[in-house]
Amino acid sequence: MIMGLTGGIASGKSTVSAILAEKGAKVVDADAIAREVMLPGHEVLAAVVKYFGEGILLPDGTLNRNKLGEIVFNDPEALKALNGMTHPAIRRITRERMQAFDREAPERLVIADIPLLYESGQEDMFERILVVYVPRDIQLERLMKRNGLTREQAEARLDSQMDIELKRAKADYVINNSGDVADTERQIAVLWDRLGLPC
Ligand SMILES: CC(C)(COP(=O)(O)OP(=O)(O)OC[C@H]1O[C@@H](n2cnc3c(N)ncnc32)[C@H](O)[C@@H]1O)[C@@H](O)C(=O)NCCC(=O)NCCS
Ligand SMILES: Nc1ncnc2c1ncn2[C@@H]1O[C@H](COP(=O)(O)OP(=O)(O)OP(=O)(O)O)[C@@H](O)[C@H]1O
Repeated sequence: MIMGLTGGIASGKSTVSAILAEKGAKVVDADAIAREVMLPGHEVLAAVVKYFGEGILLPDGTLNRNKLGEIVFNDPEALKALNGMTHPAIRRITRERMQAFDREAPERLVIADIPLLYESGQEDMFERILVVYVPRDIQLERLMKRNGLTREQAEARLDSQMDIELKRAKADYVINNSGDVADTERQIAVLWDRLGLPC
């Protein structure tokens, strides 16, 4: 069984994916793939550097993620250009890996953890979609704490994504991650049983 997993930035997608992996799910992480295609030598990074200039690279030739983030999360046109250069490769690799996992073991749950699943129009790729939800204020607090961002920087990132309330409304299943992790684990256990997955 393949299931799309999404949410908002810092809503807890990685936290929930890790708990599902502990229970036996195979997880394809689109954020990790996005990092792979932005490594030195990859044609995607070359295209991004051609567009944004060498100034987005660190002296060792790797991507200055904070610098590119500051540019694109404050400039919708720049973000659109970055997405156009990165999303086709991320989507292709994500699809290849999740279909390979599903072929290997169709009885297992395959999770495609895709932060921009709805924004990038990938919902038709999944029969079932799980949204990891937290209210915006908790999302902001956790993002600021984890990334050391100001409120303005955190809000700019949130505002570049679909409203998490809309994602919750569109979901087939919702994990409310606004409590402690133990509460999230309990909700995942209930969902795992509801899906009839092997313990
Ligand atoms: C802009 C970049 C360099 C910022 O890097 P940084 O290390 O600060 O963030 P990281 O990559 O860990 O992403 C953290 C979160 O930011 C959000 N985010 C990332 N890219 C985008 C985007 N294009 N639009 C909206 N939100 C985004 C997601 O919620 C993601 O989980 C990086 O996010 C990037 O290359 N983004 C473009 C590729 C992409 O769209 N990735 C999302 C995969 S679905
Ligand atoms: N239930 C929780 N209670 C408290 N803190 C949490 C909880 N779940 C996640 N966190 C923390 O909130 C932050 C965001 O969680 P996580 O990285 O799992 O979100 P994410 O959706 O994967 O983020 P991103 O969109 O950046 O990939 C992390 O610092 C994590 O440790």
